[in-house]
Amino acid sequence: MKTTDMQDERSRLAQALAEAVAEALREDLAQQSRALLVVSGGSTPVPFFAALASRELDWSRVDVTLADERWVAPDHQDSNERLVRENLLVGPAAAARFHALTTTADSPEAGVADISERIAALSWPASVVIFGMGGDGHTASLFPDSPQLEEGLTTEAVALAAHSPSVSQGRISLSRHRLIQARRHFLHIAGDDKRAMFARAFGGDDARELPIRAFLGEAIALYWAP
Ligand SMILES: O=C1O[C@H](COP(=O)(O)O)[C@@H](O)[C@H](O)[C@H]1O
Repeated sequence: MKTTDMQDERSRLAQALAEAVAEALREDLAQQSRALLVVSGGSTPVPFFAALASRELDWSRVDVTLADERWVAPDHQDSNERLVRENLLVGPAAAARFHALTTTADSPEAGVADISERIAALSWPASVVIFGMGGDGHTASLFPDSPQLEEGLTTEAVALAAHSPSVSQGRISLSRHRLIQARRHFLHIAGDDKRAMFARAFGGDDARELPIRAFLGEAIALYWAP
């Protein structure tokens, strides 16, 4: 497939996902005073953020947070918060309230209690969680090789500090328990490698091997493009 065709496909996918998410938020805002949107970081969501940011809805009643974050300053190039601020919280969506998964503490372990308190105070259950997935089957910051994976899959806490030998920075991840409570789940992935990984994950049930499996037992809408 030509690069331009691939970009077109990904852009169409981003528009379709943005419409579905905007509709879900409008639906919930018609029934409740605030709605919570949980997004993922990484490279895949950038066109989706741009597409969603321009949708008309009452963004002033929307809370936005992340499924996971790297323990870096909010202006660091690897910061998911920076990604969201630059690509989603612009245009009409700038009226939404963003809730960060970092503090000024030295480590995710030192910051996780404050973050959990901050995030627990939002209007749960979330209207929407949009998951991403890494090439190793990780989602949020629940990595297959993480010493904290078991905790992430089983704790009833809101969030946890997580590390993985495959990534350099410490992370904060929302727990499976918290993410699974959302009213709607979407999985947004792109590329043949991710499709193959999804097929492998779908064909088994051990979430310790491929953490994305911890969410495939629920209704989850798959948004994939080449
Ligand atoms: O590290 C992360 O990776 C995954 C997938 O990212 P992508 O660049 O392959 O789209 C993402 O879902 C997660 O939030 C992020 O922190």
